[in-house]
Amino acid sequence: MSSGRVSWSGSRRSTPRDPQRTPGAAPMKSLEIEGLSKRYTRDALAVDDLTLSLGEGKFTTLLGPSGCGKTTTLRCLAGLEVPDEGTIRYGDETFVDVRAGTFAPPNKRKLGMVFQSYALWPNRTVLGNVTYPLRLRHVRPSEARRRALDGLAAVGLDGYGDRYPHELSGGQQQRVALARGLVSASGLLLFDEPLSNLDAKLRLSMREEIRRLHDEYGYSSVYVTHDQEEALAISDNVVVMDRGRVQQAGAPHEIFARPATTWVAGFVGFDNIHDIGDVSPGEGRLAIATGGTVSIPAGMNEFVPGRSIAFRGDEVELADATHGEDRLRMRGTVVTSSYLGDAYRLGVEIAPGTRMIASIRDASRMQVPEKYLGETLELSVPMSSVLQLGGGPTNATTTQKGSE
Ligand SMILES: Nc1ncnc2c1ncn2[C@@H]1O[C@H](COP(=O)(O)OP(=O)(O)OP(=O)(O)O)[C@@H](O)[C@H]1O
Repeated sequence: MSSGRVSWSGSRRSTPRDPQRTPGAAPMKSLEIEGLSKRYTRDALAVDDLTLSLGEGKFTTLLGPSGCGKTTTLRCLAGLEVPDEGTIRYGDETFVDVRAGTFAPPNKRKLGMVFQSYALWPNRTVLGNVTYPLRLRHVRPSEARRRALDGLAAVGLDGYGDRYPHELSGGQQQRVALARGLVSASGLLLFDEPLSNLDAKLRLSMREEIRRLHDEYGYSSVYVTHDQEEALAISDNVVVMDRGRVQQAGAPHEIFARPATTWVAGFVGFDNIHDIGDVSPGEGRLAIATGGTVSIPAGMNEFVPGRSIAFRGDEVELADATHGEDRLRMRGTVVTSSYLGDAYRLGVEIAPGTRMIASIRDASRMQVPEKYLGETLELSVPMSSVLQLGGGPTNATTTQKGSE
């Protein structure tokens, strides 16, 4: 998957703004990235042979841990970095073709960009900030003003045009940056961690707002974040990156429920990932390579020694007589316990060296320090929540149990 071609057609319906009312909106085009590489130092590639096809009008998020190359990819799209290899095309325009020596400077790409730091000019008014990129492109002042006022209205800042950035809250400043991105784009909008400086509540409402505006303007958006929940909530498509390469790309539910590798599974919150040892289907026993065994339904013969099982801690329950047969079961001693409000997150040792994570719902909602600690618990997980994964970060073969 890492260097293969990745393309998609997302599922969310867009309701584009009327182009007559939004002069910034242009016919939609797809963004094609082919073999993109960028090296800052001799020994490490920040972006390593990246190939992506980003569908028209889609909201695509580059998701990955710090240093995986998300921002570098975005900066190459914006023309703020010169790649060492590859091509970037947007519709019939070539932004970059390294071999042909083509490099369109940022102002020729006519895209909007929204940064984490807002990047507002402190000595310009709100209106001045929003019109500035249009003036650089020689848009007539009356037209620039009309588009800026339209953008400010779209982000809920009607009447704020004469204020200066220091007279606004952080959330309002980010809205100005968003309005500027919206009016200066002619179809392609880039976001670099735009919500990182906002508090948790504002982050939630702003991400909904960003998605609404993306739909309303009918743009194609590329969004960078390291926040898994944000990526899943806002996107049509998510590209999971690690060490400059694509690890998996797909719709949010695919990434969440069907991670292709143990690395992606770990990144999207599968807290139990264990290598499989011997399997005895007849006895319904599966050994964990690091020690201990779990029970599986008798006769189940799909599990392969050397691969891994993976499941989320919040899919684990205290075993109950009402539970059916189609479950993975295990028994162990609670060695860690943390209170989470409506659940306890437990570390349960099924053998020395093999610890399972279980988030057990607890209706009492009372914080009892170290509840469950030292107890021996019987736990079970529906087989439909247990994945079998192929192993290393570039091995994308996945065998899945159940029908998530
Ligand atoms: N200007 C630079 N000079 C040298 N190395 C750089 C430069 N910019 C980025 N890098 C390196 O390139 C790699 C990718 O960085 P990049 O900023 O693209 O990652 P990221 O995924 O956006 O990380 P973060 O989420 O922390 O912003 C990192 O190893 C980083 O240290």
